[in-house]
Amino acid sequence: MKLTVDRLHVTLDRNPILRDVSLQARKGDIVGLVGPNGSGKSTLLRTVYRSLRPADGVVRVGEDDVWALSPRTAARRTAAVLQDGGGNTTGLTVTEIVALGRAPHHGLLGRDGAEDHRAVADAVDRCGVRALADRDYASLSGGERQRVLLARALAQSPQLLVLDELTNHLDIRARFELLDLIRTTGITTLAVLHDLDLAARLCDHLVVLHEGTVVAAGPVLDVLIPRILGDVFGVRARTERHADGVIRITYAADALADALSDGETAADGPSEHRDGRPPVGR
Ligand SMILES: Nc1ncnc2c1ncn2[C@@H]1O[C@H](COP(=O)(O)OP(=O)(O)OP(=O)(O)O)[C@@H](O)[C@H]1O
Repeated sequence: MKLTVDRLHVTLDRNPILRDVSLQARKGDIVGLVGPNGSGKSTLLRTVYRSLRPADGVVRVGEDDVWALSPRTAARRTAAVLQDGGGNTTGLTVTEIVALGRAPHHGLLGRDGAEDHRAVADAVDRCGVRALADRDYASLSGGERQRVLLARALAQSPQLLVLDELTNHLDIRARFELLDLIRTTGITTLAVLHDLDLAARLCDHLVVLHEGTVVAAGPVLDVLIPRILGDVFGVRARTERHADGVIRITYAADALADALSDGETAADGPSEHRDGRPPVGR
């Protein structure tokens, strides 16, 4: 399902946190949300998965305003993997945690059926946590927990996946495995990523948030240009597609961009390679 965020304004404790934020993800797109600490990424995710009501603007999953849907219908459409983990997980095994993802699909009796068992088993296998299935969730390492939380989200059979720093506990191989897994699901995904190289590898499009507003949006090579890397992230760097097809960011030896003078661009050289797709965001 497509995701449309239209002119969103979010206020927390009377402070404007997001201002006039718009973005779109087409069905099956993976859109990366990047920006410095405190730029509003998590706040935007919370608004998208309906845990935070905006002061103004609308979030549509498919054609529907998420606040016009029942919580249950909204939960069938959108699954989130968040930084603060799994909610109340006391005493639960890995399988029980993953099975929680089926809750929005249960009937009034709340019993698991064959389809629920299938969805849980499939998610456990895809996320590589079969060997942990009977372990107490609390006993797992940070990286193992993240895999389990992704399995819970996939068991939910969502049409939109919202990920907040999914890879931050993962070793390098596990990062690549998880990125591959997300790609193969085909689920529309909005993912906050601090690692710009990973964002460039995973995402079809990026949206850059800075001080609560969208300052750039579009294909990776159009967005991670020296000016944005310098002005928003404060680093001197350039982004290129290498001969193997992978987009990589090269940071200058003196990577801190504080010394940039007016008109100077961080790390010389052109970086844009347009792929002809329409930009997202506004
Ligand atoms: N309840 C609140 N009241 C006032 N300000 C808040 C509240 N919650 C968050 N903020 C502020 O909103 C801003 C955006 O926070 P948010 O967590 O969305 O940023 P972020 O981009 O996800 O940051 P990070 O990369 O550090 O995780 C921050 O300046 C934060 O201090």
